Amino acid sequence: MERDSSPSDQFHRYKNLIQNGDNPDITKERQGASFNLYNMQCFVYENDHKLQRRQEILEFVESHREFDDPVHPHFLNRDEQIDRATRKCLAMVDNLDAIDVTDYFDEAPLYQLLTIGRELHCLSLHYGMFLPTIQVHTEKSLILGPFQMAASKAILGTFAQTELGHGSNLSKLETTATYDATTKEFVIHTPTMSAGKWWPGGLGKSANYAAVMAQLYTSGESKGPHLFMVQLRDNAHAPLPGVTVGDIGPKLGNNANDNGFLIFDHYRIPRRNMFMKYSKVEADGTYIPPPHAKLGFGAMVLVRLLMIRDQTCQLGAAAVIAIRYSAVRHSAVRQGEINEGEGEVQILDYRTQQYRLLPQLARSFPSSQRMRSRNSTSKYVTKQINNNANMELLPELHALSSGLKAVITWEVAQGIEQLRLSCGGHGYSRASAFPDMYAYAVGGCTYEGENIVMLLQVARFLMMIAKEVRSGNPKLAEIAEYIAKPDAVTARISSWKTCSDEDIIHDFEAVTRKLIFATFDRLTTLERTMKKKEAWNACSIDLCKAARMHVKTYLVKNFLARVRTCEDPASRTVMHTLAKLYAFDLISGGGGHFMKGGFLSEKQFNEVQLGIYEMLAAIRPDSVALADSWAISDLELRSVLGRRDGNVYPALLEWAQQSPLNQN
Ligand SMILES: CCC/C=C/C(=O)SCCNC(=O)CCNC(=O)[C@H](O)C(C)(C)COP(=O)([O-])OP(=O)([O-])OC[C@H]1O[C@@H](n2cnc3c(N)ncnc32)[C@H](O)[C@@H]1OP(=O)([O-])[O-]
Ligand SMILES: Cc1cc2nc3c(=O)[nH]c(=O)nc-3n(C[C@H](O)[C@H](O)[C@H](O)COP(=O)(O)OP(=O)(O)OC[C@H]3O[C@@H](n4cnc5c(N)ncnc54)[C@H](O)[C@@H]3O)c2cc1C
Repeated sequence: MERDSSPSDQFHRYKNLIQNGDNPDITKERQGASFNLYNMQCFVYENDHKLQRRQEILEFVESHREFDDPVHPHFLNRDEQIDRATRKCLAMVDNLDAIDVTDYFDEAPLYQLLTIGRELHCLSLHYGMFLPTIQVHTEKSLILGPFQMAASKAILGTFAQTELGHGSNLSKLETTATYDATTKEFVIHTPTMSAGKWWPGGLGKSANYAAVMAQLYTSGESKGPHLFMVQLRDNAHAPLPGVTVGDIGPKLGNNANDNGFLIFDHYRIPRRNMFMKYSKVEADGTYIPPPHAKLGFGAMVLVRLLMIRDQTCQLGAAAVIAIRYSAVRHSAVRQGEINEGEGEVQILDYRTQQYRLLPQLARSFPSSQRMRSRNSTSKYVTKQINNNANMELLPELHALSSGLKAVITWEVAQGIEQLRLSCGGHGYSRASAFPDMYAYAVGGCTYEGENIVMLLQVARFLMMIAKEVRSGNPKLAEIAEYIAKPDAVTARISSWKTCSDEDIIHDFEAVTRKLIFATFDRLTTLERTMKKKEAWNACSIDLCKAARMHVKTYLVKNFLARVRTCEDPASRTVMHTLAKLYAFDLISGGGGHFMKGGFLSEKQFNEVQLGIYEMLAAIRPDSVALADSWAISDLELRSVLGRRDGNVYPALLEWAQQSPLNQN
């Protein structure tokens, strides 16, 4: 029997049935917004210049054919993915004039998202950690040479720190760098199997240099982990004698990146290849220690700050996808009708759907905005350290960057998963972009410091503050001043409409303070009968809870403060509700902490819950416009479900057509 038509013909017939122009439901949502979109976008991006730059960069990328994808990247195998990402990467760095390359927080990540997408690639570590390591750790008089070589791609580098046996515990890294004063060289060596470097991005195939973290030995003494610039491959890109290097295989995500392994066999490098800005080994082997023991970890602190912004933008993008899709998707079952007989409803109208979407949208705003000022803090701290070896702010910056990194990457990964679920079956398709987003984001919970390990660093800082406060002679960092305030007995929170920002901040600070001191007291009690480290371990779950709460309080305070700076009244009203939703949702999720000792009464807790439901209803009409306020183009979003015009179904059909299984 003759077939009616090929799958492709049938597909085109369907496609032609679908209207041109934007989906009417999404258009209606936009028309119903209570604020001016442009004003809101200017607030989100701080000024219209940043917004304009986003548009200019988009137009640049769209007008350059070398950034086109002939085949959708989802349908490529790993070799092809790496090939594509490398080709795009080269086109990207050949056109760096399109952006301000010093703008790590906005222009550089946007440019990368537009050109390559949500993937780490062969140059991620080169730009993300190798160049910053050179910048942070090279002596001023020597920086130009390596920096220019790295910046011009004459050398391609990675950051090789983690080993098979140790990642978090840097003091136990096993790779050695032993100084030989007779030849004025360091001998880099992998003494055991577990000392092999494992994970560095771009190491497997691409990099010919690495910043290697190794235990320094000089004059027969161990001096702890230090960084060394090590050439790995020759001009023909073959591994140099004494170096064994390769790819570690496929991972949960980021498969366009060639994460690698690295083994040294008594490999020699010149003395000057040690990064000697802070600590030094003189020609005769004399060791000069750094002004602060942890300055060698500075590049990680910087990258943690960069990650926070990048990850939050992923959550913002995920919220955009899920909200837009929820506006065009209708509930398919009769019992889904809210008012029987009135037909199907947009799934966005279900309160449960709003509860899945809107707290995530709220969560995506504060941390992205806060990071801009953290960037200035990190610049300030670096300047202080460089100019007059002032280390005072270093513990604060370390605690803050570690805490924000841990809390935000976790919330982003959980949030993306929640948003994926909110899109039903289509959320499970790679066409939605959620699987790739999740795989990208959840990696951030592990790399640059495993989250629990990072929270415990914050806890160290908090316990030190608690001790100082108890001693009556506190010297407090700005982020910890609230810990010294007097105790509060009852919560002030009330209806979301009447309670003030001060009431919310008061309650968050009071609860966090209680948690910190309760943990401190438990720790000190345990220390009377246990060794310090055992007591710390026994207390570590509470320590993490206190650290998380401290970071959340910081985020709530800063979200509310940022909203107060919004000059457009209509935008400010909506953002203020979103900030309150963020705070109330945190209270609801952490009810146990808030209600402990009767601080928050049951009546107040009920007001919080009720407030959430009412705020969901209040924000609902603005939700699509709020998603649009992220000003994310379709090229940046890379999601069939989240496309701006809302025409999801023809786009899904079109996307599926590209599956190689449909080619014959
Ligand atoms: C795109 C993907 C790319 C991915 C790349 C990667 O993953 S690359 C690989 C990424 N890998 C990782 O991220 C590995 C994660 N691991 C680490 O960063 C460290 O091993 C550690 C911080 C967990 C512990 O370090 P430790 O055992 O040496 O220290 P300790 O706990 O004994 O504390 C001693 C004191 O030092 C202080 N202090 C510590 N760090 C800093 C700092 N940076 N600044 C300032 N201070 C710092 C700390 O507060 C404490 O002060 P206190 O209380 O005594 O006044
Ligand atoms: C996608 C990706 C890219 C990466 N890129 C790089 C790179 O470019 N360069 C590089 O050097 N590394 C890289 N890494 C490695 C990464 O930095 C490490 O995996 C990370 O630091 C965690 O170390 P680990 O794997 O040894 O975990 P572990 O430290 O073994 O952690 C395992 C578990 O032990 C717990 N734990 C560990 N220590 C403590 C403690 N003191 N107290 C309580 N609990 C503890 C952790 O919480 C965790 O639950 C990458 C990793 C990934 C996933």
